[in-house]
Amino acid sequence: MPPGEAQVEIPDPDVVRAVFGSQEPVIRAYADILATRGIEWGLMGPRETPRLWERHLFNCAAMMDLLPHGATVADVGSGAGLPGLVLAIGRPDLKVSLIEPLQRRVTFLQLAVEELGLQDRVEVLHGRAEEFDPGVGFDVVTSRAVGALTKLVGWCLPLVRSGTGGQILALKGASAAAEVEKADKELRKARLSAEIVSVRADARTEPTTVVRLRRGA
Ligand SMILES: C[S@@+](CC[C@H](N)C(=O)[O-])C[C@H]1O[C@@H](n2cnc3c(N)ncnc32)[C@H](O)[C@@H]1O
Repeated sequence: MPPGEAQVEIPDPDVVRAVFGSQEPVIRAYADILATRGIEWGLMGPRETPRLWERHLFNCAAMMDLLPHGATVADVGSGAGLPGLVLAIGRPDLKVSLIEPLQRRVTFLQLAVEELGLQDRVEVLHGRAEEFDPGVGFDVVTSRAVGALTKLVGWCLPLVRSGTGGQILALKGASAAAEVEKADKELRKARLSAEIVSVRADARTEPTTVVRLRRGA
């Protein structure tokens, strides 16, 4: 399907307003970028646009309430900016670093950050998560559709600041419980406690499941 013919989901405006409040114009601008350049550059399949809001934007926004006020956030394997850009848009109190190893995706993210006017508090880091020296570390490390928990623990944990309060939030959907069980050895070794949380952006949007990992287990 040529990009121009892609059908874009039209979301309920009341829901968009309820979830994103005053940031509604910014999330709508990001949705446009995903549905145009995202498809042209091959970061989004044309089949994704009819479910862009429900499957991607609201799905990622469901994590928003799990993040502490003013947190520093690293989004590992950000791709086209999911969930990192959605969180940055919906929560203007956050400072967000988007970590992505593929150059094409990094360029896409840099353009999007600039066009959305987020450059004061969103940076794009080019590389694999395990290549970065996080310095003091991030309050929260997020990830969606990047790898199984068995691998994510090793990639994300070094990025989380030490001490209490630091956490990893992995958007997992239906596989959450099975993945936690499978990663039991890695979680014990890293002394991480796992909690499975069901969240939704709004009562009118689909629920999704997040695995929350915290130090000190
Ligand atoms: C399936 S895409 C998911 C993108 C986005 N998170 C989403 O939900 O649409 C996986 C992304 O993870 C990135 N990735 C894979 N291994 C990685 C690693 N070790 N560190 C950081 N990013 C990684 C890939 O380049 C790709 O952009």
